[in-house]
Amino acid sequence: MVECGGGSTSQYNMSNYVSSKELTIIQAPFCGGQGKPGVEKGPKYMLKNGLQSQLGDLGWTTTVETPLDAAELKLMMERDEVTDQYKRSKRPNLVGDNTKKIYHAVKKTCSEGKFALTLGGDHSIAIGTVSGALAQYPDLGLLWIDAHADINTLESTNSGNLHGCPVSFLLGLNDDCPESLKWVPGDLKPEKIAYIGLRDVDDAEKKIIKDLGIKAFSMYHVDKYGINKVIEMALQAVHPETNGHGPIMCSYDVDAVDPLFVPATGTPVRGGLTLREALFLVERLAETKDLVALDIVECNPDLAVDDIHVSNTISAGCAIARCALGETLL
Ligand SMILES: NC(=[NH2+])NCCC[C@H](N)C(=O)O
Ligand SMILES: [Mn+2]
Ligand SMILES: [Mn+2]
Repeated sequence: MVECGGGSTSQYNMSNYVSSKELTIIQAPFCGGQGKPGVEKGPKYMLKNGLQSQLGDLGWTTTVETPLDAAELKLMMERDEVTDQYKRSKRPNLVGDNTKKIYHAVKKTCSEGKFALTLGGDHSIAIGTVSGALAQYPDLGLLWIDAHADINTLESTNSGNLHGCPVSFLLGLNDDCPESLKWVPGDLKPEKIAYIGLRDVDDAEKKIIKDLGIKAFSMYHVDKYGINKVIEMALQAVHPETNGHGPIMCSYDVDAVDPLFVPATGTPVRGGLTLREALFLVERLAETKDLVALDIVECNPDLAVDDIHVSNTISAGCAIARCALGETLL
């Protein structure tokens, strides 16, 4: 059956969870979860591109929050490079302290009945964002949109980059971890996650996904079933008892999108989502009215070869936010 929008715009103004089109943009200019400087510039670039007023045009009242201290972060990145290590992981204390601040910002936003839009930063920030949303919505379903699974543990990571590990922390798979990461509740259930867009998953990660029975839709599945069907299956997977309905958070790594459209990112992998698939995905989530929080991570303007690469990447990031917040459904 083909669904179409209702006559009035107000139909899409109502969310099942967010009380009054209010949202907080949480800036998370954090790069300590990986080694390439520049990803901390994501929030600034997206805001400079006009994101706040664009969301205002869609009827959202927005406030901007900055829970991290950029100057302090810069100092710590330099200082902690060598001393801040645990097992194979790099900068666990920096990641632990900063994700905790992000956690409190997202938790507060959600508890006020507002939509939490977090702009990264690298993907390690999702340790904070997802934990924050989960504190308010215990039956939260998490859609992880990414070329990568980001489910390495402190034991399994080859790179030592914690942006490759946030899901393992959310699931509580790192019992033995530094004090600074012990705040993470780690109470997300494996059956509440679905991946979309995977195409570069480490062997150890494949084993974890298989052992825990996590639903993973790779690019193979996107090609085989089409993006619409994949989204339906993902929603069903995380909310099976309520026919796919229930609070949803989307943690969107822009490297899920093909580097043809999003070139300025730290770990690009060819063969990704087309720009339309990438936007349809969030348009469909907006249509469910169940979306309560969104992360947009891994835009790194410093990795662009020219200005077109910067503007393609940043405008794709902003378009993902707008589509998730109702732009194309009006
Ligand atoms: N958020 C990302 N871009 N993650 C890339 C992770 C790559 C690799 N699996 C690692 O553990 O290092
Ligand atoms: Mn990725
Ligand atoms: Mn990622």
